[in-house]
Amino acid sequence: MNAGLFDGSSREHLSIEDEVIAITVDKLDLYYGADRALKSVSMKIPSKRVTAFIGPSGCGKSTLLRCFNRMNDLVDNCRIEGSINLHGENIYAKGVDVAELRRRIGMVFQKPNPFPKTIYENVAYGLRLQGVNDKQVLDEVVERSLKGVALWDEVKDRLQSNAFGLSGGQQQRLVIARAIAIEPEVLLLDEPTSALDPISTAKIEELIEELKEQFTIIIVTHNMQQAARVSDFTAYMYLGELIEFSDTRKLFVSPDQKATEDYITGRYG
Ligand SMILES: Nc1ncnc2c1ncn2[C@@H]1O[C@H](COP(=O)(O)OP(=O)(O)OP(=O)(O)O)[C@@H](O)[C@H]1O
Repeated sequence: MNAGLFDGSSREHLSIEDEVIAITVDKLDLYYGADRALKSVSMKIPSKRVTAFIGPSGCGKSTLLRCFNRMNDLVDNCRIEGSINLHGENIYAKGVDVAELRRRIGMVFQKPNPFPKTIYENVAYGLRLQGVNDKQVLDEVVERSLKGVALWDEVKDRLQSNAFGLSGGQQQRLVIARAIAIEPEVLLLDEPTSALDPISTAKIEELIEELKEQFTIIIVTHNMQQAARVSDFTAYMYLGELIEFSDTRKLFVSPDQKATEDYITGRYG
């Protein structure tokens, strides 16, 4: 038992069986050369919920996350077997438009990575790539996206300033605004707060809670308290295997697997 980590006692109990499923992972194996980094991983990711991936360093959390928008395609010697379906379509099928897939599945990294452009152009970037140049449309999307990440009031008077002038926490919210501006279906967050101070972290966590009304969110975090705070479902991974996947409350309060309990109570390692 580890009720201490989980203070969301008022949160509803969820069952994956009752959820609309956004992504289905089926017997996924991933190899880096001869090394098998993911081992027959199967899981269902619910739509418009927050799913957290936790587990010790090197267990494959980021590797699995990167499979969802085929970022691993960019890694030499990386090979996958099995399938990943996004709303029923295999994203690894022949002929899939990877650029379009990445439009539908946005990603935010550990270190904020704004482009060397103005705040406005960072948010407008994805739309401009799609050929949208109508100023009124762009203005509306920029404002809506910046409001969506609670950054509008802080930057509305300096939209034409360089994004590098923002603080780290503001930059991370800007990057999330850039990701949501093109209305993806899924947002992948790879340790989005690990480079941030506690106040910025709290802001991003609040934001995640709000964004899940619109987007399916998957977050990799090495911070178990964060997983307990922000996620609805949690996957515990170890050495490339999915050990347990369940409602976050259950996983933290009464996990089925002894290995999960050892990890969340700090007895691992
Ligand atoms: N590009 C790569 N080439 C070869 N091996 C890799 C590559 N990326 C990751 N790996 C290996 O795959 C395994 C899983 O790594 P991954 O980064 O997915 O783990 P993680 O759980 O996200 O770890 P961390 O919490 O430390 O970020 C590790 O053994 C790692 O060394």
